[in-house]
Amino acid sequence: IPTKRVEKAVPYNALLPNVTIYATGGTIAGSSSSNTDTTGYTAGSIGVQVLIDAVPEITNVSNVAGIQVANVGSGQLTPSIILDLSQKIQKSLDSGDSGAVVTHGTDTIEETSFFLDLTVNTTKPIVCVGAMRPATAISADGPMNLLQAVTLATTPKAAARGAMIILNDRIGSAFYTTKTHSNALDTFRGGDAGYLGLFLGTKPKFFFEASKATGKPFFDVSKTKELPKVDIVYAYQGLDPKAIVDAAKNGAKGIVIAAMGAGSFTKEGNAAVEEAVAEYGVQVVYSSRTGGGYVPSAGYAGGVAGGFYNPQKARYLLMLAINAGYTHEQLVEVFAQ
Ligand SMILES: NC(=O)C[C@H](N)C(=O)O
Repeated sequence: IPTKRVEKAVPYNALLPNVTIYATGGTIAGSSSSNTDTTGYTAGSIGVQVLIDAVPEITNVSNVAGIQVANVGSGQLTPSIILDLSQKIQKSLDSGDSGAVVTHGTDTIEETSFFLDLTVNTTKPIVCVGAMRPATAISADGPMNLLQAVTLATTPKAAARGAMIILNDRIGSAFYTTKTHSNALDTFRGGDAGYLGLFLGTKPKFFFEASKATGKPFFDVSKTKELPKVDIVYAYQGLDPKAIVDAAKNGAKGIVIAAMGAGSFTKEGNAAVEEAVAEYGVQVVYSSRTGGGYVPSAGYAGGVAGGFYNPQKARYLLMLAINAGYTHEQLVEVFAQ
């Protein structure tokens, strides 16, 4: 993974705060030969310096430096890239940056931002930003989103709110925000938790004073080199329960079930979970495929109830908790928040 800081976008202005933009690709860096193409474009094809140069207004609010962490559709990102990103952001914030911006594909931005939220020890703003239309499209949303993201990363009132996701003028907490629509600009929502605030042009307006998500844990990954494997098994009528034991056999230390409703699962599935727990010592979290709500209990008594965490967030939480050596009882507690 390249770590070189690219050229600063502007001559350094000592009166302005410093922000590093970590670019990973996505639609915000996507391009197409047609300016009406918003579906068949190539994600992750424009470099970070081009993204910065396209929004000269950024230079009025911050000295920005860009780091190209990756340049891919966000489905191609992996836990090891995100672990490395977390460690890099920790270093740049510790060495004086006012905030950090991550440009990212929207498909998995909620996973990355959740991971950063749980692993970067800071009160400074970490702002993850994407776009739903590629940079080459008419009415591309990326440039304004990027300007708002950099602005947010330099805003004192944005401190101590955890990592955030900004898109479509909305400011969401990384902890609760999820992608809810495959195509539309208003795809990011915080479910029952709502938004933290919104942008009026380039002015952020927060609905509440800074606060921390209830029960949000912190994990020190400064010395972590590799994260344990955690898989997700999606529940459906007639599921072959072999998928669960196979995941454990293939080295998963944890499994998240994207269960039905408030955590219900098939009888055969629960029996397979029992077998995987007994034979392989995996930790199994029952989350829900519904996209909202709370899972209060696990289908098998030796499992863990997933609480408010959707499957993709539960996966990173389980990965980090296993990495930190959590006992089964500690897992039950952290998911119950
Ligand atoms: N809107 C987007 O960014 C979607 C894109 N496929 C990605 O996640 O990389």
